[in-house]
Amino acid sequence: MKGRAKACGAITIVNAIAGWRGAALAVDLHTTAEVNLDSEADGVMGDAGGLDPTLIETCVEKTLDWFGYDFGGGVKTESEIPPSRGLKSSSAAANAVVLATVSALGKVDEITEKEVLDIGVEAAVESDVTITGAYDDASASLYGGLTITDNWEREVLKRREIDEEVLILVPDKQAHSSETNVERAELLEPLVLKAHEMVVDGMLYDALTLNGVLYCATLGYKQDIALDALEAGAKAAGLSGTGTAYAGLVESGSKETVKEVWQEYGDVIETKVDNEGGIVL
Ligand SMILES: Nc1ncnc2c1ncn2[C@@H]1O[C@H](COP(=O)(O)OP(=O)(O)O)[C@@H](O)[C@H]1O
Ligand SMILES: O=C(O)C1=C[C@@H](OP(=O)(O)O)[C@@H](O)[C@H](O)C1
Repeated sequence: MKGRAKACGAITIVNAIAGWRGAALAVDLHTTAEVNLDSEADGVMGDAGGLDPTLIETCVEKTLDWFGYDFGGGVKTESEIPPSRGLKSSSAAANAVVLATVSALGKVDEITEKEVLDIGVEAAVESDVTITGAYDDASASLYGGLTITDNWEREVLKRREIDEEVLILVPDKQAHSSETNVERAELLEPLVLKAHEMVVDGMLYDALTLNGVLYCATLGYKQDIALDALEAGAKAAGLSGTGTAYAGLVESGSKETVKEVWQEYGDVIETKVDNEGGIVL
């Protein structure tokens, strides 16, 4: 029994670590998963391309448990999402693997998108790759577009299709979300919740930029990187997740200028919003 699926990376609009309310925007960077199941095999072996396979092995196991199967097998992921930069590589991997496992079982019509989402989030929590369950990241990765969430209730409050071009600055340095100084981030919780109110009210650009200012301040990242992008004409720019990546929303007329400014700091990915989300292949 074999299944394949893909899911999206995403950028942060509002980081939920302070306040447990978030918002994320899916981008056209994907993780693809292939799952092979064997009813006679014991255990699940994962190949995460050199990354810790615990998350994806847990995703297969939890999906099999959800349907009541005691199968074994293998799971392999391939990704164009730089890991541990705040680009939701963990959410994309979880969603792609759960979808691929469902497909391998031939059960695509017997599970809802929310049930797929919740299995992946549970696996991420159990695998210690998230602080709040990252429901914003996971829902954007699976549904596509913009998702605005309550991570405490694991509820999507709003979804919207968005048409934006995106630049992502990807420094070499990694930052593992689970190692974030949460107490420090929570110092500005009231202001982060204001940023969340802004995205709920449709102020996407201001929410992204304000969120970036707040988390650069508490997590110790450079404010200038985002300000340089804004000075070069970006509509919004800010830290993505717990970093180390920065994301900018740009018009085609200023994209090259912003890209040149950010190339002084590291590699820059040109992409766009993905409104399709995760799919079975
Ligand atoms: N392509 C992948 N395949 C399997 N697991 C992955 C993949 N990408 C990320 N992960 C898992 O997610 C972890 C990174 O999580 P995290 O630091 O939160 O990064 P991000 O900010 O990109 O979500 C990795 O250590 C690994 O366990
Ligand atoms: O672990 C978590 O609960 C979260 C991690 C952050 O994303 P990254 O994992 O991309 O840093 C953040 O943006 C998200 O709202 C919640």
